[in-house]
Amino acid sequence: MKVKGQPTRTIWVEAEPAEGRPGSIGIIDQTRLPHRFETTSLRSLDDAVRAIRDMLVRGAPLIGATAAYGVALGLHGDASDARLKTVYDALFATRPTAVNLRWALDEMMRTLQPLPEADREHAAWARAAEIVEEDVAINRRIGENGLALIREIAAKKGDGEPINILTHCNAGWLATVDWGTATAPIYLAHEAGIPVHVWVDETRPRNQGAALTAWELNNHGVPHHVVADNTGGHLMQHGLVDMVIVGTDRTTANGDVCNKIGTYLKALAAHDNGVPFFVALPSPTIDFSLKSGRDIPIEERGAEEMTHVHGKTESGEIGTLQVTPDGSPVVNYGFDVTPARLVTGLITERGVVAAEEEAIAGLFSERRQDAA
Ligand SMILES: CSC[C@H]1O[C@H](OP(=O)(O)O)[C@H](O)[C@@H]1O
Repeated sequence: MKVKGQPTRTIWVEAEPAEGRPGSIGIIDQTRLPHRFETTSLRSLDDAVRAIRDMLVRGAPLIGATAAYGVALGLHGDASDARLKTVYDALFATRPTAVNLRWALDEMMRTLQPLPEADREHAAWARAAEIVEEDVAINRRIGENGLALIREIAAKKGDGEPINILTHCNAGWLATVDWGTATAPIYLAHEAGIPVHVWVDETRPRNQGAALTAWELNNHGVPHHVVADNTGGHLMQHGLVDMVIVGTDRTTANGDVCNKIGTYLKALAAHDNGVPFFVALPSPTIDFSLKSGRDIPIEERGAEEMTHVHGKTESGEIGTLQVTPDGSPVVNYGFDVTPARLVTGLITERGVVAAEEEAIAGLFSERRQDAA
């Protein structure tokens, strides 16, 4: 999407590899947002591993795209079977929950393993580039399918009334290569002149909502308010939310949705107040090998994300503050699972579908071989 009026993506090729020189991938360093817009270069497997593990890049589709290029970078100088396994294992170990990581790595292995070693590095760069473009196209289609839902609500609300959409964490273009998943319908509605307004859950502890979604919407001119995570239920009780759209890091074959911690609580509040709860779901985020969300590995991240906050001081410096007492232990679960029964619908690139096993399998019948 646009940054200071310029079309921008979260990841791009700076240079393809040449004899004796590795390629280079550019990324936005999302740990510096919202107060600093900084980019950095990935030139090795270790660079890609660090970028995913330390969340310079994050968001399920972008993790997958970065891992795909991480494989390409990792094969420079050695494209042997042993190296392929080393590269796969190093990237797979970065973060456990977003299934796009495994999906992208498996895609790369499917492409590279049958090839002679001499052809693998070039083929890896080509497949990674395809995965990037596929993500952009998928998200654009999710946007179009979600826009139809927003239009339905707009028609019921009457002219000029804002459509209030609550979202959690960042499932925006910063979580993907472009467009985002949950935000794609919002951007398309805004561009179509539909008066949308977004309630942005700050999303403790890393504040991906306050720091990333708000930054995106600011840059795109979309009206929004940042709210504390615990505000959503009150808003829904008072008729101030017309729909919820969130992203997902892994959705299982039965429609259970794993997403950033706190999503489940929003789904409960939406269910209790009759607010439609939609999940924007690109197909690489579907894990057909799992029958239930209970089997999804839930990442636990470090205590520092809970005990400290990062932000801009009065003097404009970027600083860190401790917000918990010395010695108070914390627990930092990164994700939770919303059962399919609380999901109104899944907005995929092939249409909006019920969060039910048969409906999902019917839309993506070619993925049946992945089923458990
Ligand atoms: C479109 S995937 C977005 C998804 O990823 C985020 O997790 P993280 O920032 O930890 O990578 C969050 O769960 C978003 O909903």
